[in-house]
Amino acid sequence: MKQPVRVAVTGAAGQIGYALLFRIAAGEMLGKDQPVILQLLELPMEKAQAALRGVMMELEDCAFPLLAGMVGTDDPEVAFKDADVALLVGARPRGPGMERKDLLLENAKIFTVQGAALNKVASRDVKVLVVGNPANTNAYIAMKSAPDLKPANFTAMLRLDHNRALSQLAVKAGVAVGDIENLVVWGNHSSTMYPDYRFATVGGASLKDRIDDADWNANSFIPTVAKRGAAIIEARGLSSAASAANAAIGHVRDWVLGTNGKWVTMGVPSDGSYGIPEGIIYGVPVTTANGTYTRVQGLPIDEFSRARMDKTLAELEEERAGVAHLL
Ligand SMILES: NC(=O)C1=CN([C@@H]2O[C@H](COP(=O)(O)OP(=O)(O)OC[C@H]3O[C@@H](n4cnc5c(N)ncnc54)[C@H](O)[C@@H]3O)[C@@H](O)[C@H]2O)C=CC1
Ligand SMILES: O=C([O-])CC(=O)C(=O)O
Repeated sequence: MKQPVRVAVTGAAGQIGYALLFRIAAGEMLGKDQPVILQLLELPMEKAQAALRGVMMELEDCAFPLLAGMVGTDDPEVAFKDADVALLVGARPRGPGMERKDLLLENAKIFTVQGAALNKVASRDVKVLVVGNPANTNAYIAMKSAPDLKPANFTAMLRLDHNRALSQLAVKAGVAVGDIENLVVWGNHSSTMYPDYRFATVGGASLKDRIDDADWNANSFIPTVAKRGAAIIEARGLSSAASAANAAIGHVRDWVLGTNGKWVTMGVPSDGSYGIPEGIIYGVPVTTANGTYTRVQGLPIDEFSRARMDKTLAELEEERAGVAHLL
């Protein structure tokens, strides 16, 4: 039997938490042979703590063989103690008519506190995924608040955007979603993101050549993916939860277990490539192996792409300036 992995989840009693924890405990994130200890954080309010107790009772009632232990707490230093993986989900979601960056100041302070707590008590190799919005800038805040941890271990979730783009492409081209490779969503998890299918292939052949529709790309594909979160809020009255949880599981699973050369999109601190200033948390294509990710480098960036990549960068720089006083 393997040693249990400690997985911290914040906002554990929220809607994403409810769609996420049971799948982690079932082994869908770290493997069907990997025991886990769930370390669950919720707000220090009776309603949130009661809801968390209820979720933990349900986890118990599933009798998951891989669930080796559980901690429920309102103290980030308890939740993050020795954590190997930290999923930072807890934050306010947006409602109809809002942009994700409208949450910035309200949610930012959560990530200074949690970054500092991770810095103090988490495993020195903790893999952090920020889901709470605005995810890229919150990941930046957490990274800057944890100076003793490796910046590369702070990531933001663009996997939901990547998955959304895959599904749109599959429908348009009449191909199986699982057969599409080499897709990327550049930049911010916001309406400025740039889903880029120029390199995508199916069975080794170019998907862009197969679709061959610049008008669809600019006026349907890109805006549909970029505005999908808002469309879900409009339809459900609540933001995406099951698909967000699914994306978080995919992000961490691939980071830990590897992609076998397949590209996935992760929001990671820039190394300066593609003209993105170092440190900005930006969606890029990566492959993963042995618990580390490697950027796909050297892709050609045409004028159309440059303009979109610069626009989403400008928004991230604006968000960073907006939280500079907290760091
Ligand atoms: N990156 C992405 O692709 C996506 C991000 N999101 C974001 O994820 C976040 C969570 O969404 P939902 O689960 O739907 O929201 P929710 O409101 O259902 O749950 C959030 C939970 O976090 C808790 N919480 C708030 N502050 C906390 C703190 N400081 N420490 C611990 N727990 C705290 C709340 O009590 C609540 O139970 C939102 O910011 C949402 O916008 C949602 C979908 C996709
Ligand atoms: O749109 C939102 O606010 C929730 C989210 O991040 C998404 O569904 O992509």
